[in-house]
Amino acid sequence: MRIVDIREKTVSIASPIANAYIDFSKMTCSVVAVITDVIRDGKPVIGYGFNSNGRYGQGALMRDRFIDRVLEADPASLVDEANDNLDPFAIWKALMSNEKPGGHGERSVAVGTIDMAVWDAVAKIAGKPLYRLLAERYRDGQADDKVWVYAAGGYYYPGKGNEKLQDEMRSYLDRGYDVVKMKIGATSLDEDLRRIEAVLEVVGDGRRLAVDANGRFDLKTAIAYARALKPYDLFWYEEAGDPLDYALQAELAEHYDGPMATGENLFSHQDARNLLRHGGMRPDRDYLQFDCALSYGLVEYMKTLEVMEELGWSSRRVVPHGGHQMSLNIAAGLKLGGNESYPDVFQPFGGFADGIAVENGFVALPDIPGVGFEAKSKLYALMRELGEG
Ligand SMILES: O=C([O-])CC(=O)C(=O)O
Ligand SMILES: [Mg+2]
Repeated sequence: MRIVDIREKTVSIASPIANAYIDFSKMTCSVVAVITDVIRDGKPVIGYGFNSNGRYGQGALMRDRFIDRVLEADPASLVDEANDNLDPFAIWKALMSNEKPGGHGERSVAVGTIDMAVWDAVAKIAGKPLYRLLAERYRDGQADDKVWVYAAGGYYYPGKGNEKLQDEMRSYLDRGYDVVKMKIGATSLDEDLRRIEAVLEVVGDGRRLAVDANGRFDLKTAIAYARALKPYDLFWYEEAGDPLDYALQAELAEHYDGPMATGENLFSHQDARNLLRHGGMRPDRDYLQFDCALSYGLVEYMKTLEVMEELGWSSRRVVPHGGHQMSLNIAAGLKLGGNESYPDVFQPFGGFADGIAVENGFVALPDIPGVGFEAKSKLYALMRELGEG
């Protein structure tokens, strides 16, 4: 059993949307295919992955060093004999050979994307949905049969007034979501409060609305927003300041009792540990948003979950960033608290399996081997072109 090829391509996920920090007019994403010599249903098993969104494609890093490390490794060293499968931990070790500690960043995205494709292949070789394989191997065998998801959107958009914002949020509720998220921080506080109030008219209750500042604020602005947001009793206040400014996050907690969320721009279990040690995050109410595709993949995510446990955090406090099916599998299989969803943006990567509707804020997963990409036809068409083309 061996990996015979790893292919990658960069695709555009450009759109006119903007958050408080960046616009997405030139946003790209890497897609990866891991081609094996294992035959299932008469065809070689191919695992697929992509790098979530927001950090651009990482094809150059993959081509420069990561792909060859796997292809040049002794194939026998990458096999999990006990399970008669590929060994994602050994493959991860090969990917990370000759990499110094620290230096997290774009490297963690390149590795995370390949790791996603490896796990897709492993679950396909085992003939099971990934969430079931994860629950069987690493938990009590019981995966959650549905996952809580919230609808993320509410971007700044040229010419988009509050009525359009309200229409967007209404359409998420119509599609079965219970909680929605909108961007803040790209305009004045007063203007953002008008936008928030417009959305609250639609969702009815602050507990159904999360806001995301995408790391835009200095401490003074973060606190000014905290004071203004407090009366709304929001679902969460996300990424107020720079993702690595743990002192800011800790100080902000002194000024904001409500739930806060951060972590999408942390890239390793060491980063996560620093956040939990120094960021003043509160295990009884705050949320962690680590995204495996941006942070060295699921092999690393398991270390992050161990760090959380050591520091007194339940895995149910994690609601990953990225709105992808990989995190949905991890949420169901390793018992996280939920997952982000992009019902409309970042297509065809956003959203989950075709034909599985969100109901009362929960979504089920398809019962097919792997991550489930084959059940999302527009995404699979793009992946298949890379893997089989
Ligand atoms: O706008 C983005 O970069 C995405 C983001 O922060 C989120 O989904 O939480
Ligand atoms: Mg965010």
